Amino acid sequence: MGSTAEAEVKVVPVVDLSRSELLKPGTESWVLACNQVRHAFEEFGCFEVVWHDVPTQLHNSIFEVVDDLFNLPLETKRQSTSDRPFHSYFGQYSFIPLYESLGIDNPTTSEGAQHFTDIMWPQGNDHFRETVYAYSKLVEEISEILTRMVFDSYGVERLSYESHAESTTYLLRCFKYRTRQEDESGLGLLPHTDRTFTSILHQDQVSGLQIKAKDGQWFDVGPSSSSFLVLAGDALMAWSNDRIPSCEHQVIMKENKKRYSLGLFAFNSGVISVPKELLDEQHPLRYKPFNIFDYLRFTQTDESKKSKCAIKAYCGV
Ligand SMILES: O=C(O)CCC(=O)C(=O)O
Ligand SMILES: [Fe+2]
Repeated sequence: MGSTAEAEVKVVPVVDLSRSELLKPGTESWVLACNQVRHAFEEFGCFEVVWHDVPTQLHNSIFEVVDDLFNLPLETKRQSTSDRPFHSYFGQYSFIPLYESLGIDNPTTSEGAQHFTDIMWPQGNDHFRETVYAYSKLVEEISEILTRMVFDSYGVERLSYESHAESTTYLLRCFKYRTRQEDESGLGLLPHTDRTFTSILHQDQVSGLQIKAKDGQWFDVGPSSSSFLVLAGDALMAWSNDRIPSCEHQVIMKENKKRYSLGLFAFNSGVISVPKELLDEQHPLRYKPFNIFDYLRFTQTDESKKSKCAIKAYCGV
């Protein structure tokens, strides 16, 4: 269980990519940024990235359309929107009563954005579809550049990055935490690591997200309209052969206000394996090659639930 005690005041590392248009692979500034990204991932499993162009209008309109989405009737939200595990509606759980979430599969493709919109609004909702698509494309760009930086910083060959990038697929999860009733606690979401390669979170105005540092202390990470929080998921931990820890986080609602947050989750339809550049005598192989969607299925089993670390139980050597 997560602690509701006062979280320590600490800050996650900040990587400023606000002039990323000047960052060309191979240049000095690129190498510097790669090192910052790698260091932040290795030390914290997460960091804040400042991005050059987050139009205020897009920031406002994405949270407006997310509000419209959660205001739909429960039976509409509960309709299945994807065949992939953990990609549809979650909510109405007695142990986390404030939490509700919906996943939009392939939101960075016009077909994906259209498919989800058609299920939620059979009569059509162009504004929702266009806003989700525009927002997801923006965050996809951040995700792609950061992933390339991670591959580059470990000296992993270009072909390997390219094949990883080609088989990357995204899920946009929208999170809502309702206000609590008098007898309810502020627990929003239990401590967990994401089953993703990376997750890029963007919170609306209400805080609640907490990250666990290496020393075991929880600390708050507040919302910001011009930056994003990047978390390493279990698949990145395995890919990096444990150099990058997956980031443990939870949600504790301190303000009694409705909270919205978004997460662009990066998955991969291919096989993920530790690159040869990360293996030597001091660093023997710790994970067998795996497919992330098979891993998601495994996390639903008793074997996974009983294990201390699901990814190690699934494909650890
Ligand atoms: O609410 C948030 O900001 C994060 C939610 C989250 O961590 C998750 O659903 O995996
Ligand atoms: Fe999460």
